[in-house]
Amino acid sequence: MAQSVKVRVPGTIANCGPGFDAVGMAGTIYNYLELTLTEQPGVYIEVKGEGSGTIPDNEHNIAYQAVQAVFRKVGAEPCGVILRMENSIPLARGLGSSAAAIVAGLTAANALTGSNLSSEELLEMATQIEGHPDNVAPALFGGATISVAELGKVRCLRIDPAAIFTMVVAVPEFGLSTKAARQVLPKTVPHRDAVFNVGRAAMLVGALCTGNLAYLRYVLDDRLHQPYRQRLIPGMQRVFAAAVAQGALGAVISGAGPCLVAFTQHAPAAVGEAMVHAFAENGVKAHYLLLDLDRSGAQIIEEDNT
Ligand SMILES: Nc1ncnc2c1ncn2[C@@H]1O[C@H](COP(=O)(O)OP(=O)(O)OP(=O)(O)O)[C@@H](O)[C@H]1O
Ligand SMILES: N[C@@H](CCO)C(=O)O
Repeated sequence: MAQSVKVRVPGTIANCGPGFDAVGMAGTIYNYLELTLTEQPGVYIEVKGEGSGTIPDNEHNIAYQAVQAVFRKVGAEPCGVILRMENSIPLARGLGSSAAAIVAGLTAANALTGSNLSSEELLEMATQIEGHPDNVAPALFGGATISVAELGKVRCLRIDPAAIFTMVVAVPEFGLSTKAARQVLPKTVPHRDAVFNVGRAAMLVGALCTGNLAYLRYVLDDRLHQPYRQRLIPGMQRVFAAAVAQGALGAVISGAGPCLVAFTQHAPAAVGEAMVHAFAENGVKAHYLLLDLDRSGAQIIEEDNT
């Protein structure tokens, strides 16, 4: 049995506009987690990169909690663990940092305990910890995913979009926790708003499957979360408009925000610069990232059996 394993997990763009809590895509930005089992009990956590100095280095760490969830599920003997993380995914920005941490912990612990859990079981455990499946599914499987959850069961369909595009992510300097961004959502929505989203979410998936990305121009709008979150993200509509003016197919909130992401097949750098400029005009400092679709999901990149 391996004593140490290192995994790589992508960041994610959840919701993708109308697919609230269901649709997600993996992007080419990665966190790395090395898990080592020790005979001496206890937990040692080291964080480099994003979240260094703020991510808990004790039992409150969600990657550690994910590791423990696997140990409990497979009945592994209690032992000590060392977690070493190198993070590139910014925290609380809407790029799935918590999902990546959970998926990394689950994947690493599953590998170290004999890979007894299926990817479906890992998805269900990840969803239970995260609360919704739309980030954890693409973090696990890569590509674009559509997930539905009910009574603890999670069904996920992974698709490889039939066209190439770039996700231009404008990353504001301020953070926004998913918890806070969910608190502004209403408990109920008008029926017409639900209808508005159903058609667009369906056409979004159809556009990705067929590669007919021109349809993205009509389907990225949303009435279930973006209008309510707009007040938390100064200049949101102007940033969307700036991206489209530079040729992007459309733009949405990434996950729970505050990152905004534009989908484009042309001039991604110009789109990114326009988005950052529009944020600046609204008093928000930001930078941009150019992400491709990650098609691999969580990967074990090193195993040490000595
Ligand atoms: N590598 C990590 N290890 C442990 N905990 C982490 C790690 N990365 C993020 N977290 C925890 O997750 C929190 C951020 O999660 P949150 O759901 O608010 O935002 P997000 O996952 O970055 O964005 P979104 O869910 O909108 O995509 C951090 O404050 C931290 O507590
Ligand atoms: N679907 C989630 C994604 C963030 O985790 C939300 O928008 O709250």
